[in-house]
Amino acid sequence: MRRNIVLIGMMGAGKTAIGGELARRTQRPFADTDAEIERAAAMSIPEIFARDGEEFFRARESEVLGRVLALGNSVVSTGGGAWLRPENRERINQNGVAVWLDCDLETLWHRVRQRPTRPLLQTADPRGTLERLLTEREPFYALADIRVSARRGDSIEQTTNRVIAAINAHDPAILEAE
Ligand SMILES: Nc1ncnc2c1ncn2[C@@H]1O[C@H](COP(=O)(O)OP(=O)(O)OP(=O)(O)O)[C@@H](O)[C@H]1O
Ligand SMILES: O=C(O)C1=C[C@@H](O)[C@@H](O)[C@H](O)C1
Ligand SMILES: [Mg+2]
Repeated sequence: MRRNIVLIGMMGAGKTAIGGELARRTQRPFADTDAEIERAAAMSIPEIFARDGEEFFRARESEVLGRVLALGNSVVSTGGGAWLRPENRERINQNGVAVWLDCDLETLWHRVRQRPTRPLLQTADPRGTLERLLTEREPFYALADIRVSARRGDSIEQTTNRVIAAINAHDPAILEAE
C-alpha cells in the first residue's frame, strides 16, 4: 500500500500551507493538485475556469490526483472540491490516508476574502456562497479517516503538530521510517 497523506477540506482551511510544512517535517515529497494543474496547463485556476469551465477543471483535477498519488509516500494537498467526487475519494482511500482540515466559517472567510484566486467565490455574496459550500460539503469531508480541527489561533507549525499527532493516533505505521 502506498501511504500517501492526503489533506482535504474547504478552500482556506490550510491544505497548501499545512501540506508544505507537513512534507518538510516528515521528509516526504509534496504535491499540491491545484499547483500541478496550473503548471500543466500553464494557466491560473481562474483562467482555466473562465476559459474551459468547472467540468474541464474537475477532469484535470482527477487526472492530476491519480498521477501524484501513484508516486506514493507523499504529502498531497488537494483542491477544496477534489474529495467530493466519489472516484477521487476511492483513489485517495486506496492509496493513502485522508486528513480533513476542519476549519470554521469565520476563519475560512477571513483567509479567502482578500484573494480573487477562487473562482467559485466570484459571486454577488461570496460569504454566503462559502457558507453554503461548507454546509453542503461537511458531510463528505466527515468521511475522511482523520479529522483535525484547524483552529484560528494556531500557527501553521502548531496545526502541523496536531496533524502528525492525529496520524500517529490513527495508525503509527503511516509515519514510521520506510
Ligand atoms: N494556522 C494556519 N493554518 C493554515 N493557514 C494559515 C494559518 N495561519 C495563516 N494561514 C494562511 O491562510 C491561508 C490558508 O490558505 P491555503 O491556501 O493553505 O488553503 P487551502 O486549503 O490550500 O485552500 P484551497 O482549497 O483554495 O487551495 C494561507 O495564506 C496561509 O498562509
Ligand atoms: O473548493 C473548491 O471547489 C476549489 C478550491 C480550490 O482549491 C481550487 O481547486 C478551486 O478554486 C476549487
Ligand atoms: Mg490549496
